[in-house]
Amino acid sequence: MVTPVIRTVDLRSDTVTKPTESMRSAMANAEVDDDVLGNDPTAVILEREVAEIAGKEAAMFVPSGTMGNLISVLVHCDERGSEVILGDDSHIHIYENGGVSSLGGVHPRTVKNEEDGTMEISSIEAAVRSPKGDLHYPVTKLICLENTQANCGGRCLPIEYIDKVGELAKKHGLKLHIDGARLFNASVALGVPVTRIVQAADSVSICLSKGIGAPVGSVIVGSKSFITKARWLRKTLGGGMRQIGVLCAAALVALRENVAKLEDDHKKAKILAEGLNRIERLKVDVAAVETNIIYVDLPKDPKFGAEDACKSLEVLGVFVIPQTTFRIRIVLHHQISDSDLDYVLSCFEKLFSSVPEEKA
Ligand SMILES: Cc1ncc(COP(=O)(O)O)c(C=O)c1O
Ligand SMILES: C[C@@H](O)[C@H](N)C(=O)O
Repeated sequence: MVTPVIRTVDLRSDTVTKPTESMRSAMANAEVDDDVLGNDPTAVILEREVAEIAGKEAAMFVPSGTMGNLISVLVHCDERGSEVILGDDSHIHIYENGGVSSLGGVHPRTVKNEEDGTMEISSIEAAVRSPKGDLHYPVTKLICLENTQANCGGRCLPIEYIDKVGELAKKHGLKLHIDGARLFNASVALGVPVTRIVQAADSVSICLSKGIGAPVGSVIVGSKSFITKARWLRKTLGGGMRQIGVLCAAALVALRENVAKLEDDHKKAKILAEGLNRIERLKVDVAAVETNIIYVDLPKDPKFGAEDACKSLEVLGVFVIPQTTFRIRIVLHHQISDSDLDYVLSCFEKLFSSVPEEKA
């Protein structure tokens, strides 16, 4: 008999949140204008607010974090044969369809991401091409960091580390971009203002549609000259949109109402991680849960791996995604309640508290 689904708990990502009533009201009443022919008034307010939050001269709304990263890399790597140094487990390298290469002609030079989300600084420096310009080599233009580092489990990069990478970039005449899809999570978890975290960066892409729960969009920040070039590239990529105030109005609500909720997301992640780790057949590195992402390591049973477990959890109404063959990713967000946590734990206990019956 199939267990009836008692509730639905969506932990696939922090991108799954639905607009709140206050967001929908703001969207309905947003003041708008054509942002290609001029400036949408609500977009101007949002861009000014995010530029101030990041301590940068200017900002620009983009439809997605993927486009924000792509535009930023392309602005910095504006010569044919440019090379970008980035993490081998970074979102730009793993999940953005190789856009920096396929659309931008930029060559990626990966450096190993350590478990804590950083890349060894000595390895970054070793990856910088000689400025003497050997005929064989591309020209290094940019270093990209990611904070928090999603594929390392939402780990926060320490400020001192980011500053050191910034010094390295300057030493070699390079630019520094930070993929800040979950920058607000890092700021809350570290207890450090966003301005201080990104102080060394020449550009940052900040997602509004992740932990702070806006329905759509990101904002890139940098110098006025950077944003001028970025605005041109956004149009080239088809990202110039018209009355975007409808989206920016929801993003402003997210900024003003939801950053404060991130600390609770992190607390829930810790509680859930501890509960899952108490289930004998599961393993969670609880200390590594710094923000809203949890990795659950399953028994290495070829008959019941992460894909199978996700399917079984889905039948119970719990939605998570496989990270690797025997690892599940869980992402907390502000629309997960305490009772949802209890239900999720009970579902994992149902699946893993005893050795699974031999499949027929
Ligand atoms: C670290 C990171 N960077 C960038 C992105 C891309 O954002 P978007 O999905 O809005 O393109 C994501 C995920 O969505 C992400 O997790
Ligand atoms: C999967 C990835 O692209 C997305 N950024 C997420 O973390 O859900």
